[in-house]
Amino acid sequence: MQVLKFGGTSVGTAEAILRVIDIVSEKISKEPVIIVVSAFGGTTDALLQCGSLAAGGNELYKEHVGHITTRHLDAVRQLIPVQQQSSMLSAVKKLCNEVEDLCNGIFLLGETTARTKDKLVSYGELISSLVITAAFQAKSVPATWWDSRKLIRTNGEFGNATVDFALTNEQFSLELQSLSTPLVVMPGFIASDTEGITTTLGRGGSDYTAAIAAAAVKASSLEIWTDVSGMMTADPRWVLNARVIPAISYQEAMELSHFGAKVIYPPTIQPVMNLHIPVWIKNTFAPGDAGTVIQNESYRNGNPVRGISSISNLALLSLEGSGMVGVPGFSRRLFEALAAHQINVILITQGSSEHSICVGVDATAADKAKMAVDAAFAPEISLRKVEPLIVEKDLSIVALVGEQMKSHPGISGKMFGSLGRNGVNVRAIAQGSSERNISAVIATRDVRKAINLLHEEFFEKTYKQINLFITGVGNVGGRLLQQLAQQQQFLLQHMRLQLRVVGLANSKRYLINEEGIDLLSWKAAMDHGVEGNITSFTDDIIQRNLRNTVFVDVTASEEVARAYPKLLEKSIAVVACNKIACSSPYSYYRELKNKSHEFNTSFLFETNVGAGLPVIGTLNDLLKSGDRIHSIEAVLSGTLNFVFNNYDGSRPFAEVVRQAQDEGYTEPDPRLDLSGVDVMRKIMILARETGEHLEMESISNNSFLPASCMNGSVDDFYNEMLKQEAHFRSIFDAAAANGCKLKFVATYNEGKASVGLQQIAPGHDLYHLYGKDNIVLFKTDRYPLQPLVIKGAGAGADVTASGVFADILRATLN
Ligand SMILES: NC(=O)C1=CN([C@@H]2O[C@H](COP(=O)(O)OP(=O)(O)OC[C@H]3O[C@@H](n4cnc5c(N)ncnc54)[C@H](OP(=O)(O)O)[C@@H]3O)[C@@H](O)[C@H]2O)C=CC1
Ligand SMILES: N[C@@H](CC=O)C(=O)O
Repeated sequence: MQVLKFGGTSVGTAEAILRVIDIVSEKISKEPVIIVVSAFGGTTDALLQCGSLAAGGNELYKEHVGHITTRHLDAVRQLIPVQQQSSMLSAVKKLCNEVEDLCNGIFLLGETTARTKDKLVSYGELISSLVITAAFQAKSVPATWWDSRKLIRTNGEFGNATVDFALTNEQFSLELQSLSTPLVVMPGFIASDTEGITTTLGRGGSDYTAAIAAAAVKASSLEIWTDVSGMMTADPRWVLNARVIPAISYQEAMELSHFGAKVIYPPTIQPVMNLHIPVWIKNTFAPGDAGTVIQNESYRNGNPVRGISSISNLALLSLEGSGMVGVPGFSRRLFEALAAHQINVILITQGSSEHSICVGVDATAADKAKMAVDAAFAPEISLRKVEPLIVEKDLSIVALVGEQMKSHPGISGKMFGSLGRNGVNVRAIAQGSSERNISAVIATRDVRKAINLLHEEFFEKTYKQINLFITGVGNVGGRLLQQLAQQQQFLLQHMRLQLRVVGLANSKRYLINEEGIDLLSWKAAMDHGVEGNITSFTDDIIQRNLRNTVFVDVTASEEVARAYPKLLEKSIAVVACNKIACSSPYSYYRELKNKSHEFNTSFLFETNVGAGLPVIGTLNDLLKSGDRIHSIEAVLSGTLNFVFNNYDGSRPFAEVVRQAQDEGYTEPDPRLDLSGVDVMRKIMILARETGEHLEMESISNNSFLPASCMNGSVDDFYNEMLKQEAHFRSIFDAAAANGCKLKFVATYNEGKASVGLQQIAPGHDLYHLYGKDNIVLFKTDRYPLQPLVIKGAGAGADVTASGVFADILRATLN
């Protein structure tokens, strides 16, 4: 014999019931079947509402009873041919009249009891099971209706009665003896106590009814037919890539259902588990789907984690105090105080110091718990041996479930590492010695992020999703977006990275799309972005709380550089080609570095020196491996190198500078390049990376630019350079007369840095440096005579964007 249970949505309409008839008809051709049905979807709530309206003296309950009646009569009319309808129509009408009578009674009394409520809601399953039995019979499927109230015997705890299995099993055996049809239909959820008074088995209790029946008749299997295709690896409303678990053990299923996986009512497993009856979760609306089988063994598929679940609305209660250490009985008194007020403890942790004990309870019980515990420990609290109970709310539990976790080291390491890297603060941890469940208590606002992270870590070997927020979509930012668009598929296939640009901002507006902005049409989409500034953009980023988030600064804005701390504090990685942060006062540079360590996230700015050249990375590799820097000599301005490589007096100096700007080598404000400030910033950043506390004021700048060029606007700057052409020409001629080239050189030696224009003679390391190239020469303990040389294009949108891209990838691998 098989037992099948159909839930409220599976029997919610006449059409759905016809589908149930098809499914069951096929089954009974093979073996006899008991089906357990819920009330038509929504009926239980509707009945409860009638009761509370009536209890509140509101006559609207009559109208609601009317709707319930009409719905069921309509179902009879749709499912049963006209000539056979009358007896079922009058049976339904009679039961609905009883509902109304009951509500009339409640209305007169002005109150409901748990017992009356059980009676009231029982009509949902009673009517549905009778209508469905008649529907089978109308389709010529012989079916017997069994009254669950006569079969399932419970105590008198209305609303959540406890089953007397011995008596129940006996009743089933008796009933089976006289069974003459291949099909039995039973109402779920309802039962009765020893005096025959109607009781219920708790919300969701129809699953339980089916399990009780399956155990009583020793069914070959129990099938729970619902509106999803099985138990999922995580809640699909939160995790897009959640998938059906093909097979799961009883223990794992109990853990997952306890932790909020709504597919199965938690107590359902118990009756069938001892008899090793397999339980299938199947989808009434997609009967061809394989579903999930819940069975005795935990199957091995190489993944020790079977699913991820969560419980929301948790409060953490901490009892702390020096007076607790080594004194037996504190835990007992705590739990007794909670139990005396019917407060269910969901999670317990206690540090081995015994200085505190911490329990998780439903947040709705937190205030009651505080009063109870503070009262229980009043003597110790008054003596300051114990602190008043500390209550923290807005918390949730996320849990990994899997029987094989116990034999796999490193699962919790991976779990907490992944949460930590993403700024999810773990408030408490619990892992039973069965190691079937690892639970972490976190802020409720982090749950979606945490579940997605854990799902990615344990189930999505296919890819890791990276959420990018890019500020600055000009010369370099625009090119970065092109490169990202071009590489997206490659990264997915070869690095299993799904790089999604989720946010874009310029100085006036920003655009956010959590599904990922289309990188081929971002410009048009930006026009429809919201008006905002860096504060609103970064607030929005933080509020969204997405996992694996990288903020990319491709502006030259101080305001944007000031936003990094609040992002790093949320463990959001920062990648910047904007040099302002690292060349601000040393204290700010240090603060950012410290925050990146403290919050375990990346702060990367390789492109601050040498654009796409690996300058900072190389320097750090040398230092980390124990080398010591003696000196740095470098040409660090792509713009100035380009200008002096292309200026020979045949066209105005200003025109060559303009060309450098047009080709994208200069800063947004080219005066920073021509004045040498950009180079000062770069050599200072390199010196700081070696550990030197250098400030801009202590760098000497032998500038070649007449001071008058720095007055006024950028247009004024170009005009003034035209006027100063003779000055530039004379510098060039002097160098040429010596057979030298002009190079704007930065040096760092013995803690001192300087920048300035120099005549470089043939044979010098810096002489053969063409186009917009940069060169950096490191002399170190290991490179004392011949320096380590890094050379190549040091400016331009393409190379800079690729350097930023590389930093983004580094940040994602953190
Ligand atoms: N060019 C190169 O070779 C290299 C450049 N860099 C650095 O790259 C950075 C970008 O340079 P580049 O692309 O040429 O600059 P652009 O002027 O072309 O683009 C700057 C972008 O930043 C945006 N922006 C400016 N202020 C803000 C703000 N407060 N909030 C949000 N967005 C803002 C601008 O928006 P809007 O249009 O609205 O003003 C624009 O989209 C600079 O810091 C530069 O030092 C680093 C290494 C090499
Ligand atoms: N404007 C800069 C670009 C890179 O930082 C330069 O010219 O070097």
